[in-house]
Amino acid sequence: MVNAPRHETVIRVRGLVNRFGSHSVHEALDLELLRGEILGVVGGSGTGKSVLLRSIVGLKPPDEGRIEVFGQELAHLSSRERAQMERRFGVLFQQGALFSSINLQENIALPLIEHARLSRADAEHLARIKLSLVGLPPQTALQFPDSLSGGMIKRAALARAMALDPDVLFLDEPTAGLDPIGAAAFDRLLLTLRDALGFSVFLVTHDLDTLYATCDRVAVLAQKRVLVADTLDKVATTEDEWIQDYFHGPRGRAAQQAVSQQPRHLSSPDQEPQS
Ligand SMILES: Nc1ncnc2c1ncn2[C@@H]1O[C@H](COP(=O)(O)OP(=O)(O)OP(=O)(O)O)[C@@H](O)[C@H]1O
Repeated sequence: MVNAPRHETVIRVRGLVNRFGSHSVHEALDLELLRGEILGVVGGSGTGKSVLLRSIVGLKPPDEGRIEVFGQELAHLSSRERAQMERRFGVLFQQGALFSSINLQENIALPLIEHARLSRADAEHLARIKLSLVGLPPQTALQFPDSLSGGMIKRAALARAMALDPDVLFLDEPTAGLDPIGAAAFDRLLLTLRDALGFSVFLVTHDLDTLYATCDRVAVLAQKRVLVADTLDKVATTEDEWIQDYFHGPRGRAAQQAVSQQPRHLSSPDQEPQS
C-alpha cells in the first residue's frame, strides 16, 4: 500500500444527535475517519448510515453534537469557509449522480467549471483524464449516461466525485445494483485509486465482499450510535447479535473465504466487461 493510514484524524464526530420530529436516529454518536483509510460503515437498514454521511458533508445539520473536519468544526465555518471545505469532499450518492441530459465529459466538467472556475475546454480536458483514471475508454466521454452499463455509470459517478481531487470520498452503496464481477472490479478500482492518490474514504455499504476486499476499518451502526469501529477481525468477534449474524452468517463466511483466496491490493484496476 503506497499511502497507508497514518492514524491522523481527518473527521471527528462527537456526541452527534440527529432527529426527524420525534424519531431519533442518532444519540451521542462518536466516530473518527483516519487519513488515508477506507472506513466501511455498516448497519441494519434504517440505522442512519446515509443520515450520518449527510450530516458530515453538511447536508443535514445535526440537532446536537460536534463534527470536526480537518480540525475545524463545521458549525463554526462561514459560508465561504464551508464552500472551501466542501471542495475537499467528493460524494457519490446512492441514487446515481449523473445528469442524464448531458454526456459524461460534461457531467464531470460541471463541478470543475462551477467550483474551480476552469474554462469549459480545460474542464473537459480534465474530465477526460478523470474518466481514464476510473478505467473508462476515451469514447465514453461523449456518451450519455443512459447508454452505459450500471458498472460504467458507477465508474463515471466516481470520476465525478473525484473531479476536484478530494481529500475525502464519501460513497453511499457504490456497488449496489452491480453483479458480483462488476462489484469486485469497482472494489479493486477504489483500492488502486486510494493507494495512488491517498484520499480517505467513508464507505456506506451492505456488501460484505466490498468490506473484506477494501476496508481498513469498519464502523457498525446500531442502537443509534457507533457500536464498534475497528479492524474487520476485531469487529467480527464483537459480541452483538446483529454483528454475529452479519459476519458469521452464510454470506459473511463466503465473503471471508473469497478474500482469503486472493491478494488484497492489486496494482491496476481490472476492467469489467463493458456491456
Ligand atoms: N429527510 C428525512 N425525513 C424524515 N426521516 C428521515 C429522513 N431521512 C432519513 N430519515 C429516517 O432516518 C432513518 C435512517 O435513514 P438512513 O437512510 O440514514 O438509513 P440507512 O442506515 O442508510 O438505511 P439503508 O441501509 O436502508 O439505506 C430512517 O428511519 C429514515 O426513515
